[in-house]
Amino acid sequence: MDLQRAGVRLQIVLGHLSRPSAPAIVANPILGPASSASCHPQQFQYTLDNNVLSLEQRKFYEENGFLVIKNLVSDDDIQRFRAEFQRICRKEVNPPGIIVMRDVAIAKQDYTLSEKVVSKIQDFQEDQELFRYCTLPQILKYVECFTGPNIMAMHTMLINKPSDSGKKTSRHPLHQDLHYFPFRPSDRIVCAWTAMEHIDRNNGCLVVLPGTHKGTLKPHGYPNWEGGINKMYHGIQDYKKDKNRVHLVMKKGDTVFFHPLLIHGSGRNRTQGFRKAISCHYASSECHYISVNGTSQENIQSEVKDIVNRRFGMETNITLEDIWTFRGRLVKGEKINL
Ligand SMILES: CCCCCCCCCC(=O)SCCNC(=O)CCNC(=O)[C@H](O)C(C)(C)COP(=O)(O)OP(=O)(O)OC[C@H]1O[C@@H](n2cnc3c(N)ncnc32)[C@H](O)[C@@H]1OP(=O)(O)O
Ligand SMILES: Nc1ncnc2c1ncn2[C@@H]1O[C@H](COP(=O)(O)OP(=O)(O)OP(=O)(O)O)[C@@H](O)[C@H]1O
Ligand SMILES: O=C(O)CCC(=O)C(=O)O
Ligand SMILES: [Fe+2]
Ligand SMILES: [Mg+2]
Repeated sequence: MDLQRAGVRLQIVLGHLSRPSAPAIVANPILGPASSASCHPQQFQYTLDNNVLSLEQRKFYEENGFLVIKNLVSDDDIQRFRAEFQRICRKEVNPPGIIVMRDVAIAKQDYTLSEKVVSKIQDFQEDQELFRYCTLPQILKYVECFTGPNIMAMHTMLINKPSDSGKKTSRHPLHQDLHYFPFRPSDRIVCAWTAMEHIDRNNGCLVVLPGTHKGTLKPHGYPNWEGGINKMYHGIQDYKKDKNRVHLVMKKGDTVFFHPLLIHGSGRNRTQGFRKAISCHYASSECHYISVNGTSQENIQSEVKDIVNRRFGMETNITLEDIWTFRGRLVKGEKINL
């Protein structure tokens, strides 16, 4: 077998998405490994060959479906994101496409413009200052280990988890992010989530079920929570309480990278303050759109379409694919399918 064919075969084994014509960045079995972390490429499915992750980090992600990198984003950058978030809450800037969401516990009350009523902003891809987060080289360096070199920022959020009102609506039920995504393959999608302050169980840290990224996408729906549930906060319906949950305690600037099938959520915020995190979901531009008709994702598809139609004030023929195509932004490499 010639070298190029050997490379292509390995790419298939790895689930790597590069086209045969593109140079293969995989360990070459004849010339030796590309890096110390890639001695046994065939055993890896969720990470690509690279010289960024240590073998230990790589194995951790493969086994657990997440990886925390400490101190990845500087205090200065976090301060800038915080300041821009406040400007958006005060409506001093209003970037196109942005969604500002209030907690369901106060959604029907009078409110003033301040960060004290905003639980989350989404779709900040047109806000230069916040979108800088998605392009930080130290984040993209890690993202590439999961997506490969052609990287799209598909979904952006700044979460400002409010102090719980007593109704436990500040919780985010356990879910898999892939439920929201009409593109595949899932192994070439990753979320980067950065703590904007110290986050632990008191203010509602991320909770993960390690290893669940090896399973399949589960059906999601609204949990039957007495106090109410935020719009589109679907949860896994057959959640078993005895599953081994891990609470991720993170310092300001620490960043967790996680697989879109990893089951995760967050607990209630018992403090008086707001708990802030900024995140971006990335995908390889070589991923492709799928139709979710006839799948468990149909329910979220119709909710998303309803919201879009409400925003336009009429029924539209806009598809889920159109919505994602419209929001996705290339941050590195070449735009291919998405
Ligand atoms: C595009 C696909 C999204 C991809 C997600 C990627 C994976 C990440 C996983 C998640 O983050 S899951 C949670 C994602 N959540 C969202 O995407 C919700 C985004 N938020 C919105 O679309 C709007 O904020 C919302 C429709 C909830 C409110 O719209 P408006 O800003 O126009 O608020 P308005 O004050 O006009 O309220 C309209 C109605 O919504 C209600 N409402 C407002 N905030 C709410 C809330 N937080 N929960 C439930 N209902 C809410 C409000 O009471 C009111 O009800 P009524 O019509 O019955 O009067
Ligand atoms: N009984 C439950 N059923 C389903 N999901 C739950 C249940 N309790 C908590 N969760 C979910 O588990 C995740 C972590 O919650 P966690 O237990 O850390 O927070 P909490 O219940 O708010 O606070 P605490 O347990 O510290 O009192 C969240 O996604 C939360 O929504
Ligand atoms: O910040 C959190 O509470 C988790 C949010 C989350 O998992 C999501 O929005 O998909
Ligand atoms: Fe999530
Ligand atoms: Mg609990």
